[in-house]
Amino acid sequence: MQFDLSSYLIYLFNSDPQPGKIAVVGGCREYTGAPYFSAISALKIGADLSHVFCTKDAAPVIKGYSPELIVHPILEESDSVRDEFKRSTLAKVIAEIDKWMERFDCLVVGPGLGRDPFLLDCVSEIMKHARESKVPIVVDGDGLFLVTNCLDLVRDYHLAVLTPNINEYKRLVQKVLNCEVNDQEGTQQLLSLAKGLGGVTILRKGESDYISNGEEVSAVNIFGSPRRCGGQGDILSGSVAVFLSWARQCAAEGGWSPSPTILGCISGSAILRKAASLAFVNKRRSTLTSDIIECLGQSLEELCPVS
Ligand SMILES: NC(=O)C1=CN([C@@H]2O[C@H](COP(=O)(O)OP(=O)(O)OC[C@H]3O[C@@H](n4cnc5c(N)ncnc54)[C@H](OP(=O)(O)O)[C@@H]3O)[C@@H](O)[C@H]2O)[C@@H](O)CC1
Ligand SMILES: Nc1ncnc2c1ncn2[C@@H]1O[C@H](COP(=O)(O)OP(=O)(O)OP(=O)(O)O)[C@@H](O)[C@H]1O
Ligand SMILES: [Mg+2]
Repeated sequence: MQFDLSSYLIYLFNSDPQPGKIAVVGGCREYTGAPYFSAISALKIGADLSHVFCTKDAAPVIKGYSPELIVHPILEESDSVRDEFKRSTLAKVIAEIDKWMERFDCLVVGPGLGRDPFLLDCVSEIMKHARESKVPIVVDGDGLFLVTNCLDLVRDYHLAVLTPNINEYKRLVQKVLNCEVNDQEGTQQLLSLAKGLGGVTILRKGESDYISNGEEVSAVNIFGSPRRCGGQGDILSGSVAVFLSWARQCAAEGGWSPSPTILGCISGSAILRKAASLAFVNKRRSTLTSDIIECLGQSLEELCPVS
């Protein structure tokens, strides 16, 4: 599909979107970097507030990385809650996040979430509440592990975006289409996958990023970086969340096609890939995710200069 990203970004910024509030649900004992990368990227790109909902032990670590993030230590893992308290704990988690839900413009579910069963039960409920409140959800990392095992969490939800990497995509294809990934028929298979989930938008990450909602397929192949350091997918999730919430505002004010979820994915992917290529110019083989985050501002400026 032909799409002029530059014209779209100029239109988008001229329409002066509200900055937006993003919430990342992720961060556990093992992983604190991933939710930080996602949430701080959302802020650097233009969100005015970025929240992180994580486990109690991850919270002080994430707060320590940045005073800019609002961190809620509300999630619990199985071994910290006795069986008889699980129901009441789940109710408390939901009550806590519900206080904020209506204020969020987008939720990112999964960066560094881990795979603890009780924690994932709580996150399933959070996703159901987000859906009821019509809050868009970007699902990445362990959020995709959860969704692949319970497809109904996103099925038919047009405000859901899945951002699978190569492994996560393989698991989704096996589960939804009952077959293996076929790169000869890559475009058709991506369309079928998105359609099979009832019109959810899928951003398949790789050397080029491919995006589909079951009706059309877009590709983003702006030159990125040959350096594969862990965490680039996390930047992408925060970036897509911000651009998706902005695209929704534009759609409400008259619009631009394609759909807001696709516009969010195209813009988010382009900004990340450009930032990765800028970071690689400076840092070469030692490029880290934090170097790419430092280049998000320059990337935005090069793709859409402030007039
Ligand atoms: N700095 C940070 O904090 C970063 C943290 N990150 C976070 O890491 C998490 C995983 O993301 P990833 O990208 O490594 O997942 P992916 O490529 O599917 O798996 C690779 C292989 O590992 C395995 N495996 C994974 N998790 C497992 C588990 N809990 N228990 C057992 N096996 C597990 C998996 O096995 P499989 O499930 O396929 O059998 C596959 O073979 C996710 O939360 C992400 O956000 C990243 O964003 C990077 C920066
Ligand atoms: N081979 C590649 N060449 C260039 N860019 C790539 C390549 N693979 C992935 N990317 C880009 O990096 C971004 C993150 O994709 P990646 O596959 O690394 O995600 P991930 O494994 O989920 O990352 P993370 O380590 O954060 O979990 C995507 O936007 C994609 O465009
Ligand atoms: Mg990932």
